[in-house]
Amino acid sequence: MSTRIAFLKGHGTENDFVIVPDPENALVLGPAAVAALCDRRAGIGGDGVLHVVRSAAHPEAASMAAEAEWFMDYRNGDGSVAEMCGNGVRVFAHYLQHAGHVGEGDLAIATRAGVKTVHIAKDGDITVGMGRARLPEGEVTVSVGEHSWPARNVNMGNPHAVAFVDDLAHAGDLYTAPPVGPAAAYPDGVNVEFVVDRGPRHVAMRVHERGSGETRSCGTGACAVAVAAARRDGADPAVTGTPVTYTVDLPGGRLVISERPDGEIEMTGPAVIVAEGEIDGNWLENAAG
Ligand SMILES: N[C@@H](CCC[C@H](N)C(=O)O)C(=O)O
Repeated sequence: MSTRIAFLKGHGTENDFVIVPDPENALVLGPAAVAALCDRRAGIGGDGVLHVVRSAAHPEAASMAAEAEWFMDYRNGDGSVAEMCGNGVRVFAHYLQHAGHVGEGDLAIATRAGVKTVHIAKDGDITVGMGRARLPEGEVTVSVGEHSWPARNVNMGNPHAVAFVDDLAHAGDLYTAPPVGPAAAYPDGVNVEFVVDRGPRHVAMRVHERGSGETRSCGTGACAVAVAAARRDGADPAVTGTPVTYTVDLPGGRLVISERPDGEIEMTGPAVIVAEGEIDGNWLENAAG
């Protein structure tokens, strides 16, 4: 008889994930298996996989085990590994609560971008301490068709290029990754954000994610956008000494991003579990080749 592998499906502002609980890291989840799970026609469907592993059981996270019991082994929908996923951390925390591993309040989650502090509020909203943004020097340019824009290089543990545009429709269908130059600025690829203003400290964005294509939301992308908007608006909290908060609207919902004077960024938004079930182990083995 075929083995059955437990899974859940969840999303954070419609950035959707296949959640695979595997506390002892017993599963072999290679790139082809991840891509098969994320396939929206032949698999379960998702922008990525949240592989839920005890930090102590994963070689990339064992050094964080004393600080954070659980490691978010995040993979993009094409099977590639990414350093960090902001919406993923909220959904991961929500899963831990759903499974009875943690309660409301504070917890720490290990990621490839370090340990993230998370607060699960009574109303279900989840706030993640996303760490500090890095702003590498140098001009970058984003292009789509005949349009091209200067963009801000922002690193939130993973790489982003943030372009302020007149109209989100100018980003086109985003079926393919928009060219970003110079290539040397992003040796490992890049997530690209297109941003318009909606009001004072209120923006809207679309995103093309490395390894997943256009998604309905990107948490690290929203943080990168808030930082880029604050610098553009002359609102650097390190200079003014007061936190700066931006509301970021995405196709899949709203995130609130605050940057404190010490540079620490907090992201608040929802997380939802929509289903749970079992994967046919034979199917996954065959699909993964
Ligand atoms: N959707 C995520 C980001 C996932 C990783 C990204 N595609 C990358 O390759 O860096 C988020 O919510 O931050």
